[in-house]
Amino acid sequence: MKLALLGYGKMGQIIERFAVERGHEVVLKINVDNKEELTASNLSKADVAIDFSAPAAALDNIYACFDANIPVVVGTTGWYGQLQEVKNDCLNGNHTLLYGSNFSIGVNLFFHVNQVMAKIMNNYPQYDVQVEEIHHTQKLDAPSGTAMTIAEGIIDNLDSKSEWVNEVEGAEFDVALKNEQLLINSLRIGEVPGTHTVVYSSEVDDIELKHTAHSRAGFALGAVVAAEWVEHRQGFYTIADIFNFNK
Ligand SMILES: NC(=O)C1=CN([C@@H]2O[C@H](COP(=O)(O)OP(=O)(O)OC[C@H]3O[C@@H](n4cnc5c(N)ncnc54)[C@H](OP(=O)(O)O)[C@@H]3O)[C@@H](O)[C@H]2O)C=CC1
Ligand SMILES: O=C(O)C1=N[C@H](C(=O)O)C[C@H](O)C1
Repeated sequence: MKLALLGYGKMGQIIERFAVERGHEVVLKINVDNKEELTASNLSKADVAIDFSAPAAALDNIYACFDANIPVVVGTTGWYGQLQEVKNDCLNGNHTLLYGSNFSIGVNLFFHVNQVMAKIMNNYPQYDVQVEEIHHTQKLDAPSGTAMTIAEGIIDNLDSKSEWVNEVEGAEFDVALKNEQLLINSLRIGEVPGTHTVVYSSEVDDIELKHTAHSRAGFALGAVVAAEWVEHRQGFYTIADIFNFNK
């Protein structure tokens, strides 16, 4: 498979290593300093594009792939406010897009366990729940896309929660939480690749579900596997479509 990497930073460089290991060829690498090379002609040299750029860049990159009519795997987070519009345009234009807030198999297992646990906890109202995410200090968006997915998994399954609110550690936060609000606490520390924790707390104990990425390798391998999966498909997909944990 020929790949175009839109965003060649921390993730793009690791994705390249896994792609080459799996016998693929990277034919285009785009960063800020060569954005002018993001043309339909150049993109058409690739079978699939993989976008790990920046929240402000994702939409332009996605629509460039639609215009070039090549499938795009989107790992970039921080653009999900436009998700429904992008989905409509993808389906109406017979394009192909697969997105995921987190491409590691461990986090996708965690997403599934999180949903099952939230449903069970409807029977135990003595517990309240919060989400915490920790990332490196270079991260541009908060909360993480992964934390948003976790929070949505809780809201969809736990009757007592209907919306999430974000507190970035160190930033001003004088909101009095309502019972129906789910707090996502964001911390930015050093070079942390990504740690996510769901805590159910009662007066007598805490129950913690935790995922700790040791490096970016799981994210990068998952992105390459997603590109392999989506190469000959058409439509709008999420990383969850690749895994089936209900066996
Ligand atoms: N879904 C998942 O599993 C994961 C998602 N992510 C997400 O991926 C994104 C990138 O993360 P990461 O690689 O760590 O970030 P980096 O900042 O290390 O890399 C991003 C790269 O994108 C480039 N870039 C910025 N704007 C544009 C643009 N308009 N067109 C093309 N390239 C551009 C930057 O170029 P330059 O260097 O020139 O500024 C930079 O090299 C983030 O949104 C992050 O949340 C990260 C890990 C896993
Ligand atoms: O910016 C990062 O590094 C990461 N971002 C993703 C997110 O926003 O969830 C995935 C992973 O946690 C690393």
